[in-house]
Amino acid sequence: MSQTTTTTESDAPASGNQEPRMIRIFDTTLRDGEQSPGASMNLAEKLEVAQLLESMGVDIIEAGFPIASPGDFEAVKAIASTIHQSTVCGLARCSDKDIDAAWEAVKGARNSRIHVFLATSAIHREFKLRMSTDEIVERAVAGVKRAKAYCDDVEFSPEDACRTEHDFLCRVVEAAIDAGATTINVPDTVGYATPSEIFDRFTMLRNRVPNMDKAVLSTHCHDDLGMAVANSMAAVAAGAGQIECTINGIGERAGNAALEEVVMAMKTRKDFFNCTTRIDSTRLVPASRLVSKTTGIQVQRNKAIVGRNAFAHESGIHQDGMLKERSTYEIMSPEEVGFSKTDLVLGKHSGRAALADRAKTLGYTLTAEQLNIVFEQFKVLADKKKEMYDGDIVALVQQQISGSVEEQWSLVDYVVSSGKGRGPQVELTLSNGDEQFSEKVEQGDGPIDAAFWAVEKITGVDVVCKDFRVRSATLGSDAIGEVNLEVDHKGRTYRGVGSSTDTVESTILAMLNAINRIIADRPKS
Ligand SMILES: CC(=O)SCCNC(=O)CCNC(=O)[C@H](O)C(C)(C)COP(=O)(O)OP(=O)(O)OC[C@H]1O[C@@H](n2cnc3c(N)ncnc32)[C@H](O)[C@@H]1OP(=O)(O)O
Ligand SMILES: CC(C)C(=O)C(=O)O
Repeated sequence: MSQTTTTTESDAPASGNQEPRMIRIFDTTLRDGEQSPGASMNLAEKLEVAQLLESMGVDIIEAGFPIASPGDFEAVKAIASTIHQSTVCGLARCSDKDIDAAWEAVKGARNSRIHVFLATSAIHREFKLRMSTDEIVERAVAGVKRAKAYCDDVEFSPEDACRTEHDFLCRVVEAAIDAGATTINVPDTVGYATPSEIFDRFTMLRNRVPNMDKAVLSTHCHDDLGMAVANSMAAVAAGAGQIECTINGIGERAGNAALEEVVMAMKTRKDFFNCTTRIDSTRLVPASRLVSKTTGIQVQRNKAIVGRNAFAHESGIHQDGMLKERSTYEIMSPEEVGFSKTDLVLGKHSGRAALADRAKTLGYTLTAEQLNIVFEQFKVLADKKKEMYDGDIVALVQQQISGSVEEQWSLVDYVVSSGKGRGPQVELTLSNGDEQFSEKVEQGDGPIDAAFWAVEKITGVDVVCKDFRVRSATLGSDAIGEVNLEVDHKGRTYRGVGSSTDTVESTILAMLNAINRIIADRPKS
């Protein structure tokens, strides 16, 4: 016979002057989470997830619904024999064969729990179960008693509790506790309730069910209206001592309350909830990544706590604030949840402070003047690209540093066309001082070759190309192409660098960079 903690330390309502209440985290990633379409996990994957859940401090792992399939049964059994710290729980309907299978599967665990459920709402009673209220109470009591004969730790869930009439819900809950249930879970099965309704319902149960203090009150919220986490926290504020949740919030339909969000809500707003958990929050990101990899369900970038953008700042005003004092825009630290650091993402909304900071990290200290020039080019490039990578910054800064020769010739505009069976055509306009010069060139092996000819024709500087390299300076399909070239002019070698999201433009810029060097090298008359 196994036991989990049965103290009721978590049942008292939150109060500013009391010790923080310990809230039990009941993870159902492997049961309700696996009910997400397409999220099925094999035995090895479930074991890996269970081990991670245990190592991060989850109190109860709902490992599966053993009657569902032989595979589910074997997985729960294997988890039960592997997990030693967390309680291992198996789900069962109020039916003998379900409860027997659940016990067979979880009995090998050091701490086992059987979770029996039966819907109580009028809709479920009438249309799904086709049972009267008396039959529901009878079946619930019989289910809890059968489970209790196997295991001290029995959880009972009146499914669809949040749409159940108050009087009837109180009646079922009281009967289930009398029959031996040690945890009463009050699910918002269809994600219909609002936070204030949840608060009132939990308060009502605490006030009206006479034996409520003999069981831990638990919350299990679905996210159909996007309120699962808010509802779970409202339940905690009303005295719930256990939260049922899943990693990344996966689960039936729109999913369940996300474990990482409820844990961090309690940690970050301890001042408000006065609650704590046993979860090692630095494992939240690794857990999120493992579950995402295992189920194939990607985490949205803006997902709270574990999404890629959760600690990423792109706006200049925010980045400036962050560089001055991180608490201006961060209420948690990325390290606290398992990210290595805050990400100041450079993009079209960034400002000089963040650009200078990144350049410095990349090894370049820019003068105020250089920074202004790079910043202008950065904004032009950022308008073309979705994201700026370090390579983009290096390319821009290098161009500024190596391009600090006086610019005689600069690019105004170009139009290029080429195609199968058609020679390349380049129309190029360059400026020199206040004047502009245009040429149309229809020669060369391709558009890049034609661009070379056009630059030579306008500037009147003949060069022989000795080396020409294009490399992707950045990642992504909108990456910068950097052209590095070496040209020979009258027996001397000159280098040119140009970068743009368009390779022809990079080539023209690199050519002009080399030609401006050649001109700068000429003896002044
Ligand atoms: C809110 C929740 O998330 S509950 C958990 C939901 N998860 C799952 O259903 C996943 C696993 N389920 C399964 O593999 C299958 O549904 C099984 C093996 C459990 C049952 O399969 P079947 O025997 O073919 O039944 P089926 O799924 O078609 O219908 C469910 C039956 O259980 C009954 N039932 C539903 N809930 C309960 C309950 N808590 N206690 C007793 N009976 C119940 C239904 O009334 C229905 O009975 P009926 O066939 O007499 O009308
Ligand atoms: C089995 C119960 C707890 C459930 O998953 C629900 O009601 O959503």
